[in-house]
Amino acid sequence: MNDTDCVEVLLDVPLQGTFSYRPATPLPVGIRVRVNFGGRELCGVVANGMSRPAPGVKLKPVSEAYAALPPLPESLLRMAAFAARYYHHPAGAALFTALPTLLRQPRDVAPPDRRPWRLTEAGRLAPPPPRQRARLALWQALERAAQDDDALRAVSPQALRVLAEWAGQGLAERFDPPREVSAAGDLPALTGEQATAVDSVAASLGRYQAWLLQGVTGSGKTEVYLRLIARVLAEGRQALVVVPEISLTPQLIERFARRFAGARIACLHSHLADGERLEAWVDAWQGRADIVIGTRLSVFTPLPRLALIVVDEEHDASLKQHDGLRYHARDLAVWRAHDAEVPVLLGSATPSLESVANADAGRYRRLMLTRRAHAAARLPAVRLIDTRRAELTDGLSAPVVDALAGALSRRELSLVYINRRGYAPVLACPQCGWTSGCPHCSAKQVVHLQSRVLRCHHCGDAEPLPRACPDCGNADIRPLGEGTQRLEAALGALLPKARILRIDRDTTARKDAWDAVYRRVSAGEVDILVGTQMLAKGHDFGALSLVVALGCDGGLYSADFRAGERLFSTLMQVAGRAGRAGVAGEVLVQTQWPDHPLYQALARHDFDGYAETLLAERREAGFPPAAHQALVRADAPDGAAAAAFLQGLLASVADDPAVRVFGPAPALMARLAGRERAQLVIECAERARLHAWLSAAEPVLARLGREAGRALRWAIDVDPLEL
Ligand SMILES: Nc1ncnc2c1ncn2[C@@H]1O[C@H](COP(=O)(O)OP(=O)(O)OP(=O)(O)O)[C@@H](O)[C@H]1O
Ligand SMILES: [Zn+2]
Repeated sequence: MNDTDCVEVLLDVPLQGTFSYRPATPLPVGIRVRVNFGGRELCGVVANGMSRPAPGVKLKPVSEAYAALPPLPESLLRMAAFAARYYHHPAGAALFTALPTLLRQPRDVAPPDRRPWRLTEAGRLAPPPPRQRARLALWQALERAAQDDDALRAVSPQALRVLAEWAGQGLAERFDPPREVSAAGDLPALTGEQATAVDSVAASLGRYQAWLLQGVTGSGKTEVYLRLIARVLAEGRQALVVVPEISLTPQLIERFARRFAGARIACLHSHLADGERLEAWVDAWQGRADIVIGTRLSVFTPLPRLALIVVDEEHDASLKQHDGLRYHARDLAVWRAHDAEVPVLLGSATPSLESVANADAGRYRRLMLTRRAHAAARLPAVRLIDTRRAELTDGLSAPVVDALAGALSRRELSLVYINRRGYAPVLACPQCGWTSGCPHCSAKQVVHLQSRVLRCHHCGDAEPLPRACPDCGNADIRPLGEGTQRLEAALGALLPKARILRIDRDTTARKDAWDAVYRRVSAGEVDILVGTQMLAKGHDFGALSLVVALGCDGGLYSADFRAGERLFSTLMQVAGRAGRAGVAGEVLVQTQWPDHPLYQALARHDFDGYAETLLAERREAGFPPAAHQALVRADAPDGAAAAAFLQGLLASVADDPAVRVFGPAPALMARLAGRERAQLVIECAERARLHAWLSAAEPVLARLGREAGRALRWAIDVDPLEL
């Protein structure tokens, strides 16, 4: 090797491009290295082959090349490079987002090797002499059958040292035992629609095709995934299943594990310990895992034998990352499927308007499940309760209380949905008009009665519940409106016999909380579930017959143009929890606007009709998916600084008549955790021109950002979901 050769290294730094270093020996693409950058030792990844630096340039050496794991696969580097380009994020930072935490750090790591040991041919022919009793016992154990570390340590405490020695001499080795992967249990006979869906997607295995599986709640979408994955596993290939919520993974994993006895399922989400996550990731990468199930970050998991990608609940906003690399796991899944030449199946009862538009345009192919899978199950009847005419007790109307009492007397499970946790959304003084505003955010502090605090749900700041109005001293201050805690208390008072279980972020913070919920529900220990939209997501509570939705009207007239879409989809999903098994279901919605088209469509279970209405509105207004959108966000303690920064950007980027730029204007949440937030909204009918504008903006942003100093933070958000 010529000592003037160099490699390009990707680093986890907020700077564009790669950095050149001089390696001691030639290095393969994808290998992790340690390098010195600005006086710090950082982990880097070699981005491309050896090249020649410009003459006269002095390069730092690569400090160390890590060898405990093979180089990262090129498919992963390609995907990270695409994400960096598409989301206008530094390439190194994008790649490091895709890696498990332990692989981002400057040290050589590999997960423990848990594969079993066996004797090689040579090993079988070379039994240790009888006087080496421990060695002979080990040899005999392995002669009988392959063994894992624990079993061998039980034979001799020295086992692993001896085996390492034998491995060095070619007498023993670790190996991947062959797996018998077969679908187990009694499989339900597929409905005609399910069978069509399975056959259609199966026919596309081996090439790229995006499928939108639009199936009403309880129509058996998961069964479709399972049948397809069975085919993939039968061919010795791998499947990736992306779900929006950690709370959904245990239920799903259990269902998959029951179906595919013998298959290795790797589970990936952000609640795993670093070591666990590395192990699952490497298992998938090394082809040892057959199925990967995980939240959005799992979309990056390397899979050498990938044959199918499933994105469940593809409409869910938590598939999009809201900081750093602001990627959407669904969109990256589609890109990845294309790159790997495999089909991708996007499933939802209420697809995003983006996916509906893609299906309408023929980019995705649509599969419909219009009926519930259980022969006896029907979609629930929806009743709209006009709260302008009803008297409310703690936010509950008489028909709602009656319906809950009826379900209770029939021993049926009910669900009460309200999308606010805490006791009441605000504390107010009726005398002087004071309300519990958060000092750091443009939001109210929420009353939490049990912990006796006012807490901001945006910045987390809390203070003790005041006994009197801080402004006028009035002792008669009141919680206004209802949250889950208040409903729990009110229902307890109205229906003293009911066993009530509250489910919100406060009650499910513990890791095993969802397990307990399912245990109690299936043991028949719960009559009424009270909770937030957590309850809406894909859960199957079996015998649930009544769903009540409260406090939804805010979504009808919000400044966020997606609020209506989100409300409609949440209500369809919550309503879909009812009547899934044999019991007939009913849904009661309390509203001041019973004639609103959204509620009318809900009552008809008419997703397609209302989606068409919303799409027409978006076309009219030029909003996504009818146009492409990006934000440049800036925040600083001082609002004027954030606005001036964005103004500076506008002044330096050339106008494109096809690109509309709005702002600088305050974000919907104008103040968060003591920082003022401003943004530019950039819209264009052509994606390429939007990206050209952003590409031109990037270097300007980098320069202005340096000039503005540390107090100012900025970010580009492509296809933003929050304004
Ligand atoms: N072909 C079938 N015959 C009988 N029962 C079925 C069939 N397919 C699925 N089921 C059952 O129907 C119920 C709903 O199925 P599943 O959970 O797959 O629906 P889903 O479409 O994913 O629902 P959601 O979108 O509401 O979460 C489950 O209990 C499942 O076991
Ligand atoms: Zn706050």
